[in-house]
Amino acid sequence: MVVRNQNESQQPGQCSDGSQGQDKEEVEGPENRLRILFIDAYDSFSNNIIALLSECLDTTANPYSIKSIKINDREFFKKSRHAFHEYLANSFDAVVVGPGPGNPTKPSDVGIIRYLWSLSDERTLPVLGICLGFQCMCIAAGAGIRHLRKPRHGQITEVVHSNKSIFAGVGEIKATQYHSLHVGLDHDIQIKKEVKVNSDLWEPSDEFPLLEPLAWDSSDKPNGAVLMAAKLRGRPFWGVQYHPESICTNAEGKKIIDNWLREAKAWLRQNRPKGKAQAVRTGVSSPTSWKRAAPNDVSEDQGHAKKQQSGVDGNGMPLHKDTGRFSILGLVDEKTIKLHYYMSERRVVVTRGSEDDIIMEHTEVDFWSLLADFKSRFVADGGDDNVPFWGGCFMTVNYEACLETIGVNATEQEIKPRANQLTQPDITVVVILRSVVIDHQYKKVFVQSITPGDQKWLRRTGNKLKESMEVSEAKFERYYMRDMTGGRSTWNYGRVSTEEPQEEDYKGKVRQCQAYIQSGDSYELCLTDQTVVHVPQAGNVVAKDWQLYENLQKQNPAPFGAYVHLGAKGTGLTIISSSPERFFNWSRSGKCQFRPIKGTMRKTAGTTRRDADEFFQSVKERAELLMITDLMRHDLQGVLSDTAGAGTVKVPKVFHIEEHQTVYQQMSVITGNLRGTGKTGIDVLRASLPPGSMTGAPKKRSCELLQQIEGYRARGLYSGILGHFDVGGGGDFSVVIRTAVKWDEDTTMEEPRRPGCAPVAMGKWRIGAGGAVTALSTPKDEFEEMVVKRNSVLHPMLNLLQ
Ligand SMILES: C=C(O[C@@H]1C=C(C(=O)O)C=C[C@H]1O)C(=O)O
Ligand SMILES: NC(=O)CC[C@H](N)C(=O)O
Repeated sequence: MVVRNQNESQQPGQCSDGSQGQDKEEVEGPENRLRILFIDAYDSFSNNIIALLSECLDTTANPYSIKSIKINDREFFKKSRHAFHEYLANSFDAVVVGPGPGNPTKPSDVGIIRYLWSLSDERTLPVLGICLGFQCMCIAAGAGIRHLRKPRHGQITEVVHSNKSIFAGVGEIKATQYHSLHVGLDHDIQIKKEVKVNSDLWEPSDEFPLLEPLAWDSSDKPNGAVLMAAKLRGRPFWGVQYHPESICTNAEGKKIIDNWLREAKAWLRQNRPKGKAQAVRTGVSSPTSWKRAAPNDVSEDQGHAKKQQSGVDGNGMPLHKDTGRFSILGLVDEKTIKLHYYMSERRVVVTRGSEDDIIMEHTEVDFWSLLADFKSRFVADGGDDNVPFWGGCFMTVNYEACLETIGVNATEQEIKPRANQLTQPDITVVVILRSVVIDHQYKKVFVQSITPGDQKWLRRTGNKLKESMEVSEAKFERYYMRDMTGGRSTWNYGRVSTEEPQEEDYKGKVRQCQAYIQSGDSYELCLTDQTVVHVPQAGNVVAKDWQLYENLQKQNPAPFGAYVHLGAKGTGLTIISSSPERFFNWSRSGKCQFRPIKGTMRKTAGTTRRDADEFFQSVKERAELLMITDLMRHDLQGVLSDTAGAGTVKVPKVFHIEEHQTVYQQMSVITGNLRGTGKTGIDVLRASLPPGSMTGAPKKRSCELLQQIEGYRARGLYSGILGHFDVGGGGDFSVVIRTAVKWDEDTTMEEPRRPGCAPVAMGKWRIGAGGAVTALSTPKDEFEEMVVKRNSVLHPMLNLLQ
């Protein structure tokens, strides 16, 4: 539920129609509030619509409230139309029906929306339908629903309109569309009869005299004329097919919200008897803290610090200044506390050191509440503000645990059992008391501990690091963690083999995705598959794995590189990652950002930045990113919309191109501010999983479809998130892509090739890869894109292994 309230104390201001304070008398609720119900069809743009409504309402004199309920709201879905009508009459003055996946003729896709159109005259109230909501309104008036020849997801076109009703005074509209279906009116312009005068466009068709067209889009020949907006005659119902709230719809396209509010209020003034019900309020609470400790910087080495640099150039400077400035090492030892969450039993196990040393265990817990509580007690201040991590927690969340947060849980029989599902946790949190942070830009090393009285370790580590640096006079160079590799630079890995996705199979899955997009069930689906590399586990496995990571960093440097080794019985896990994608980051002062990537261009010899600029001009690539950008705005709005942070959601960068070792990627930045909202970065994380760039839109339906298309195989850590949050209040998480993951318990014994020899322990590195499928994709290109991304990890591994 999302509620946005405005204080009654707000000063009267200018109304959207230019009149001073006149709206004051228009409002009907007992508190003189305009009470709006938003019906959410599980879309990934709903919160953007609510934010736009709030923005428009903020410029009027009236207090207001917006309440959001789902199409299958338990109160009404199973009960009756009558109960819903009662509820509307008692509690609301107007309704906005949102967009969503599926087909408006299918009861399960529209739920209670279908009750709306049969409101009695006395109870009727103004309605605005958007996309799916608009289609529902039109079929209630008898119109048909057709499939577009070419679906229009994330595409922006010019729309012609009547300049009347909710389009009065509106200029040239550039409208973002997200639909596969459209309304068939059998209007002359749709059945290719000549339309003699322009005004004929705005006359209802003979078949559907109640539906008055207000806007058309004829920009695409195969689709013909597509109805973009209409008004239901005799009722205060309006609707638009395009998405006024999208970041790429122009200001004129958004004006219809102001106009609808004006029309709705005018209608209420004339028709509505005084309302009776109370508006809804929400409260916000502030986090509390009890522990304070000061991190210590003991070693600052100007000019010669070195480490496993994550995406730095030959001079040790970050390749990606905005994101790749720091390397962070969290140290794990025999006292380290870890939290493991096992989704199947909702069990949290807290261990110290070895996994046998269980210090706490709970079942049936809500992991995220437990984490929020834990985090709120684990705070410190007084560290250097330029250092993003003072100590705190490292955390990984696998894709299945992300799905749990949005209620997508395939049944147990459907999920192909992961090896040792009960021993591999879905979420791992590691408490990091001692850490080393390297600032590549200013060439400083920070050795830190948040354990009081840890001076001895700080001194020893600082000295050891200084010693282990291979210093060349003026340069910032690499150094190796000698104790891990034992100084070896080549290893014999023995026999190595791979299992890879098959081209025809993958292309078939791309086609399945496109069938769902064609039917209106999804706008974009991020299809993925898995490659497994079998590697013998002999000798100093940790040192060998470290070297795989070093080599990956050398051959495919990335700003969110990560090496993780959590060695323990059952939960032994190694991750080598070269992710280019930040999921979510928040600073200690509350500034936060998403940085989704969508759109991939392979680099070949001679590819230039100019080629990339040209490539990313394409409608397909832009549409892919636009959808995810709008989705992430929605995710962030969802947390901030009932707080003072609501107006802070911005998109400072969109369609921005980033260069990486093997690919160019297109990305955007979505920012907000948590300060003063009572919300934390963890609240946003929980509300925004799984990362939209790994699911597609709308998120929930797309995830359900992907589980089925991908054969219910768990994605595991791939597609999940990995990162840290610190005791000072900040955090940073990447999307787990371009990453290989190995669980100790996934190791199997294989028969020796030569008789008489001992069986070989084979470990499995799993590398996920995929890409966004839209109506404009081709199966061949999608397969190639998946292979390019996969190879950015697989090739550096095989180069060393074979
Ligand atoms: C799915 C992957 O990447 C995701 C999909 C992208 C795309 O569709 O262009 C780009 C970056 C990631 O968000 C992957 O790397 O495996
Ligand atoms: N954005 C939407 O509401 C989409 C509506 C419908 N599922 C379609 O594809 O046409």
